[in-house]
Amino acid sequence: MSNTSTTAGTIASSPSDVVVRLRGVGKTFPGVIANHDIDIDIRRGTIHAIVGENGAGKSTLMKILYGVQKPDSGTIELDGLPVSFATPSDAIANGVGMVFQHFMLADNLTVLENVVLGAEKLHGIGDRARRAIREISDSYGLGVDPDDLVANLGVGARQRIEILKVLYRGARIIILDEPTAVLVPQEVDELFDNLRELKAEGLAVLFISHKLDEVLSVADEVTVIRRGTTVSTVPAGSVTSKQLAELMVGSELPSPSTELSTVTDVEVLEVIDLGLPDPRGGRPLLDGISFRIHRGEILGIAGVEGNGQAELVEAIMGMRPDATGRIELDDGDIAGWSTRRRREAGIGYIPEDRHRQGLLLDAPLWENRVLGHQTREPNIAGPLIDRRGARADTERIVRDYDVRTPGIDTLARALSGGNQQKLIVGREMSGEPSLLIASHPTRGVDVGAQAAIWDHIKRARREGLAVLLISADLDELIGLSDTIAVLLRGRLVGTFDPSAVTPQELGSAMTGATDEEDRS
Ligand SMILES: Nc1ncnc2c1ncn2[C@@H]1O[C@H](COP(=O)(O)OP(=O)(O)OP(=O)(O)O)[C@@H](O)[C@H]1O
Repeated sequence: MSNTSTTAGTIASSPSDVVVRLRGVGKTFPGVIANHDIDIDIRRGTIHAIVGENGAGKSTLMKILYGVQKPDSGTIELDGLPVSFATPSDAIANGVGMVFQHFMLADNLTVLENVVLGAEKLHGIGDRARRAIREISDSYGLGVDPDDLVANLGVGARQRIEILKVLYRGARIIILDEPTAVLVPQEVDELFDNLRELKAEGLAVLFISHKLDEVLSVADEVTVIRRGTTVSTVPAGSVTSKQLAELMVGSELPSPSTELSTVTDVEVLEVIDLGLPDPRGGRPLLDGISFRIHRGEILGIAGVEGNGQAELVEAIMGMRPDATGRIELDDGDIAGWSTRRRREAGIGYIPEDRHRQGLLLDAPLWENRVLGHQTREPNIAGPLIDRRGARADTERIVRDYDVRTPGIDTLARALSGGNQQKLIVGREMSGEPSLLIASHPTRGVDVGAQAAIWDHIKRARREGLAVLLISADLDELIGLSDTIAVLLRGRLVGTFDPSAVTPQELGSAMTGATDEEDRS
């Protein structure tokens, strides 16, 4: 098979052609059957979605198809011929490409340099490569300029470069892992237009998503995975998102309940004129940020990733010593306090990056329960760690938050992404915090678990919890928040009433496309 960028365009497109056929695919990890008896047909010229609960086995299956994991059983055929991939390079050489959720681009390089890195043999590193990139960008409507510096590009553009990278390497089957999780609605629409272009050119697009409405709007076929195996593949036009969710869990889901406001006038957090200089001398990372959150109130922060959300959270948590301004918790200025003291004062913290800040991946779940909470009950008895107390409370979290795991001695690394997240949320909600700083609390969790986490947060809010909610999921922001503020280039640029705003309006404010000052 050729590795040139034009391969895709020459494929004879017939919607009934099966390009990938998986039969009886299985994969077992110690103590866990991640996949068994997987049967899927992927047709060329179609968009095929994979849905399923956290831990159902979606990522494992994609990793098998991309050569990252080796299956224990079953067969994979490409165009009717059996294949076996020992590494991703094998998969790429056979026309299978993957776009991961965390982009792997070097900021300080141009688009061209990023694309040709590791693929210099195809079209060199100069004008021939530049022409090939332009050609691919034009034929799929990607709007990518090879000479742009990646550092200057937003999330949507970076994703298009990742897609271009796999096309450049000759991919005819493109796997995307939760591609919309980091995008605003306008970017989601653009991505879906791009995916439709790929399909029109005869490629097969395979993507994992937890957002069932999106799945139904763009996919041709949807495969549901439950407890490691394929339960059905249905045409997207033949099901509702509720029916899909029920296929995922194997039973009927309860309907969400509506909530009355629980906002009080007792202030929990007041941030006054918070600022953070850019260490490289550019525009401040945070500038003049002021807001209040009361008992029983959720303040949602909307924004395109990279507009100061991470810095805002880190400043409030005491991880940015150069932050200026005041941060008052229950009337006391905590601006000079350590992170640990802030946590002890009653702040729960769900970090954005669960691998870097939320978990010790090589420690068992119960030790992760203690992490960051080692000075508080039920984890201590006198000056010592109370193993029994910590273990019992980990069992409670596993039960209450439905963390799917063989046991609390399992290493955090072995949990699926969504189940890792449930463990962190459970830990940070324990000990009755007065303030919860929640960065993307349900990113990567399935619809059922998302509803359960929302219920936990709402219940705690009724009992007086104040929440600062940062999320890229606008439905989550609108559904949970009492007020939504938009963060753009380090400044709060407007506040919105969630009961009156649409995701499109929020998306426009987030990208600076409107100049509304205050709509609440
Ligand atoms: N490297 C590993 N070692 C041990 N167990 C693993 C490993 N990778 C995955 N598993 C287990 O395999 C099962 C399937 O996990 P997988 O990541 O494929 O699920 P998923 O459907 O992608 O979930 P999520 O939606 O939460 O990302 C889970 O029980 C998980 O704990």
